[in-house]
Amino acid sequence: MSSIARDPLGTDRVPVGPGLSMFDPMFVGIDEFGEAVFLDVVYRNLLAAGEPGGGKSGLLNLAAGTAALCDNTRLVLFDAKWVELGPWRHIADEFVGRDLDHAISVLRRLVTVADNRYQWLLAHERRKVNRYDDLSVIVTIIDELAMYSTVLGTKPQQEEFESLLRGLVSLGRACGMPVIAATQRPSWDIIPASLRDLFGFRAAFRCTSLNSSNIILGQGWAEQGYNAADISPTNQGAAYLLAEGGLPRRVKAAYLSDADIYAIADYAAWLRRPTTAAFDWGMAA
Ligand SMILES: Nc1ncnc2c1ncn2[C@@H]1O[C@H](COP(=O)(O)OP(=O)(O)OP(=O)(O)O)[C@@H](O)[C@H]1O
Repeated sequence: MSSIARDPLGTDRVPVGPGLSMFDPMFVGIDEFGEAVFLDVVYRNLLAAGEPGGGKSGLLNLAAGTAALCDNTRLVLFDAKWVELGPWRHIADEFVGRDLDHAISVLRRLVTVADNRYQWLLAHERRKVNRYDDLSVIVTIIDELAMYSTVLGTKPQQEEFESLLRGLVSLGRACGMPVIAATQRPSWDIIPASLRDLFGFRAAFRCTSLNSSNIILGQGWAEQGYNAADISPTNQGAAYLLAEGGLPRRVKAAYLSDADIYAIADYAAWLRRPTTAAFDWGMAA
């Protein structure tokens, strides 16, 4: 399976609207040849990292917007700054702000759901869920990982957060629970290799050093020319995108303005409104 998928329709059309599924490739932007770039994010996870202002939140909002418009897809959001993912809070199952206890309890619940899904898979003699299962995709999006793992709360709480996150990131891939996370601190204490390597997709936005770029993409890529420190500070939204097993690819993420984000969030809330169709059609009795 191609890890950075082409448009399944064979054109440059971007699928939107009702009927869209998280099992469809997610549009993220264009590559240096102007080709549309899509990610099969549901069976992998996505990590975005780079210096402040590089465009990570833009990518996270793109993912949130896609998830918001997808059928049978639920959102769980962590945003210690409130405003980055805040526009989606009304349609999220959970929105976690600057509260590490809340973050831990939500992660515990997610890991329990993942465990239950594996029991379900075992009982059905399967190894992963697919679009035809009647299971929702639960997309967890975390903006600024470092706030939860190094800034808020106490050391034991931070360690518990990290270990639960590691559990979710490793379990979620096969059971329809992808994690999309961002950090502006690409350092080993925030993204140890053992956690980083659980993310099948990694996007290195502009970094301040070759070392930071390698921490995101993997040791040795910068020396081979894939160095996010070479991205111009004025080229926000540009990143090296690595899919496991592939070569990093230079991309420019699509960008949603604040007005776009709020408009999509409103539309998604309308799509997700509780339906009274059964009553409208006189079928309730
Ligand atoms: N894909 C993009 N195309 C064009 N401009 C972009 C793009 N992404 C981001 N920008 C510009 O860069 C600014 C900062 O982007 P963003 O908030 O996503 O960065 P960030 O890396 O998340 O920063 P921080 O770590 O401080 O949250 C945006 O306000 C926007 O003006």
